[in-house]
Amino acid sequence: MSESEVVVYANPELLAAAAAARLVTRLVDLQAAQGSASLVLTGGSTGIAVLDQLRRSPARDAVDWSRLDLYWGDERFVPADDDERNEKQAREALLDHVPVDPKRVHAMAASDGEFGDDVDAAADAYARVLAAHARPEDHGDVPGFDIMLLGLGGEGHTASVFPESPAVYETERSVVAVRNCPKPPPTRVSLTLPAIRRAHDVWLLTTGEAKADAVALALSGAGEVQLPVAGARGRRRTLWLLDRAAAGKLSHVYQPPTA
Ligand SMILES: O=C1O[C@H](COP(=O)(O)O)[C@@H](O)[C@H](O)[C@H]1O
Repeated sequence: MSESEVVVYANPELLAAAAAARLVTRLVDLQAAQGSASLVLTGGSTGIAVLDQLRRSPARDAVDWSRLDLYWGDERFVPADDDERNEKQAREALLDHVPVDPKRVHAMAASDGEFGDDVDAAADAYARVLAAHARPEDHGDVPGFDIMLLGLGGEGHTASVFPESPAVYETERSVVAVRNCPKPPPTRVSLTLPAIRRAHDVWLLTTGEAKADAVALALSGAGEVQLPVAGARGRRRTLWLLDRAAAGKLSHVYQPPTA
């Protein structure tokens, strides 16, 4: 697994714009090198702000959206038209505005979808989607995602893997149903930490003082049971993209001047 790298931006707006630019560059490079790319999206304020910035950027047209496989790291198990749904927010922020191939947009089921309110069936179905897209070189049932975007909570959750919850102890399954989440909505579907660690690059995006303790603990060797985000690592790269407030409890990282 890769060591963590940290980049701090002066404010949340700069972080979102710079992460969007970084995403364009990386996706274009990947498509040039291997023909297509895969990207795992996150919910949460910072992840959606990055997609919003991407939509506004003229450089977005450099990406061949038709040759991009899109997945989600977690989903709130609510009806498809619920504003809380990560997929709905991502579509409104970006996906409805770029020519993605619908067959390559791999969303998790909604609670009014084909599995009804059976969240276990929804999780199992997504595990099958991942397995169907894994290649021989991935050595398992999860694709080697090129880039995975993740957010985090102040208590240390990432995707929908919460501290001390059953999901954080999962070692076999790639996707699990999550119930009784401390953060609403309470029922979710999430990739597990072993599935997250199949990604080549993991980018952890967060802003705000409320995340500063979790960031500092994760970067100082906290255990993943108490702080799941500490277990989110990419095989090639683990990149933390923070604003000054989220990085406020880190010493020895470069802090940019206030913009
Ligand atoms: O509920 C969720 O929250 C986290 C973080 O969200 P934020 O708004 O505090 O940045 C996110 O990573 C996750 O995907 C989402 O479902």
